[in-house]
Formats: sequence, C-alpha cells, structure tokens
Amino acid sequence: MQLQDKVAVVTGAASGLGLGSCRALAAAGARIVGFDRDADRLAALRDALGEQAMTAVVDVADEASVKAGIDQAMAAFGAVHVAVNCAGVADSAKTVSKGEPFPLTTWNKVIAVNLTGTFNIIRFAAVAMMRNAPDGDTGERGVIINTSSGAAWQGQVGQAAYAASKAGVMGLTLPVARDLAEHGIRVVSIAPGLFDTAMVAGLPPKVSQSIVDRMILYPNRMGRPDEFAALVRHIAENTYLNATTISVDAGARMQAR
Ligand SMILES: NC(=O)C1=CN([C@@H]2O[C@H](COP(=O)(O)OP(=O)(O)OC[C@H]3O[C@@H](n4cnc5c(N)ncnc54)[C@H](O)[C@@H]3O)[C@@H](O)[C@H]2O)C=CC1
Ligand SMILES: C[C@]12CC(=O)[C@H]3[C@@H](CCC4=CC(=O)CC[C@@]43C)[C@@H]1CC[C@@H]2C(=O)C=O
Repeated sequence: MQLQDKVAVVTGAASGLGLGSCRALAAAGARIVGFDRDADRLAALRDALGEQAMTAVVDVADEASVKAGIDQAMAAFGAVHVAVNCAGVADSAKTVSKGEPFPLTTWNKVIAVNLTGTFNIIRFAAVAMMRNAPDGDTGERGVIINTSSGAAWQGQVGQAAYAASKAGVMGLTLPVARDLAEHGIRVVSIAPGLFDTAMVAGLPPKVSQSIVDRMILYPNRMGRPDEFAALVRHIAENTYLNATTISVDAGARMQAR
C-alpha cells in the first residue's frame, strides 16, 4: 500500500515501538491516529507531528473505548487504512511464588491488554477498513500489523501470562488473515527481540544486559524503535506479505534456564 495520505491507527503510540511506528508512518506521508492510555505523553506526540496526527486516550482492553477511538478517527480523517497494535504490558509472576499461586488479577490484565486489546483493535479497524474502496491495482483495502514477541516461543521465568498473550497474538494472525482476505485486508504480526524502550527499562539492568551479552547473536545490542518501525513501514507497503509472523531480533536464542 502506498502510504501517502493514508490513515494509520497506532496503539501504544505514546512510547517505544508504537511511538517509533508513528514517526516512520508519518515520514512516509500517512496521517496518524495515536491511541494510548497515557494522555500526557500522547500530547507530546501530537505536538511533534502537528496536523498530520490526532490522538485519543483509548484503553485497548475496553471495547467501548476502542469503538469510540475508531469513531473519532473516522470523524477526523474519514478512513482507516493501517492499524498497528503496539499497546502492551509485561507484568510477571512465577506460577507459584512463596507457596502462593500466580495472581489471576495479573493474568487477566496481561491477557486483556495484550491479546483481547489486540483483537479489539483488529475487529473495529477491520469494520472501518471494509468501507474503503479497493485499491485499483491490488484490491487492497487495509493492513493490520500486530506485535507478538520472541517470548511467544521462548518465554522466560515468570512470563506465563506474557508468553501466552503473545503466542495468542501469533495464533490469531492466520485465521484473522483468512477471515479478512476476501475484503482485501492483510494481517501480519511482528515478533520483536529485545528493544530499548520503557518496558525493558523496567527490567533489572542485570537481566537485560545478560540477554544482550549471552543471547543475542549479532548485532550485540538492543534493537532501536526505528528498526522495529522500519519493518512496520515495509509490511504496510509490501502487499505480498500476509498471514505470517516475522521476527526482528538479531538472532536472539534463549538458554533453557
Ligand atoms: N521492548 C521490547 O523489547 C519488546 C516489546 N514487545 C511488545 O511491543 C509492544 C510495545 O512495547 P514497548 O514499546 O516496548 O513498551 P512501552 O512500555 O514503551 O510502550 C507500551 C505503550 O502501551 C501503552 N499501553 C499499555 N496498556 C495500554 C492499554 N490498555 N491501552 C492503551 N495503551 C496501553 C502504554 O501506555 C505505553 O505507552 C508491546 O506489546 C510489547 O509487549 C515485544 C517484544 C519485545
Ligand atoms: C523481557 C521481555 C520478555 C522476554 O523474555 C523477551 C524480551 C524480548 C526478547 C526476547 C526474545 C526471546 O526470544 C525470548 C524472550 C525475550 C527475552 C521481552 C521484552 C519485554 C519483556 C518483558 O517481560 C519486560 O518486562
């Protein structure tokens, strides 16, 4: 899809990979609709991108909030062509810790934001995309890009909920692409390795440094949000990519424990 003057909804837009995606899609000429639950940092995004962007405080886990956000995007820009799911949380706990089972509040939160939140955006964005005229050459009406994680294959200690949510994102990619193919809508997920964002800044430095030192092949550093965003842009522009999950992880391979 040619991105010039298209409308891209990005969740998790106030930080990290979502913010990087907003910048890259805007640089390609798209108008940006940034969703996040962090109102203050959304204001900074709007200030940076000016009239090319609108923002809305949206909780992706909340159906009514997502519907209202997509309605706002339609009212402001008249269409949705691209949806990028980056909103996510990484709360962790061991399956049993000090004799106590994994708190279900933590499980439910992680699944609600990472998995149900992704599907909420997919559902409402797809309805909006179906209203687009098909592209004259390709028949394309839209593209949906989700963020899974290397943890979908190789979750670490304490990551049962996070890894399950990200495996869920990977798992829905093919059936949703099948559902939407007849409407000219593609669905592709990305499985990032370790990227330098606020989420990773929340890890103990020893943990992130040990992943970088021992588990990343080359280049031996964390990824930058612009490197993730370059892949988002490529997926949006390359109409032949569909129904798959692409890793961008510098060859990260985790040890058993
Ligand atoms: N940074 C990394 O190394 C990796 C990140 N990921 C995934 O990439 C995505 C983006 O993460 P980062 O940019 O690293 O994190 P981040 O913490 O910098 O950004 C996440 C954004 O999501 C927003 N958010 C959280 N819950 C929300 C909700 N219910 N509704 C709306 N917005 C919400 C936050 O306010 C924040 O702005 C996440 O899904 C994460 O799981 C996956 C693999 C590696
Ligand atoms: C740290 C975190 C969860 C993970 O363990 C993954 C990491 C991204 C790089 C990875 C790739 C893999 O193949 C294995 C898993 C992992 C090390 C994730 C970034 C954010 C996740 C987190 O829990 C943050 O707090």
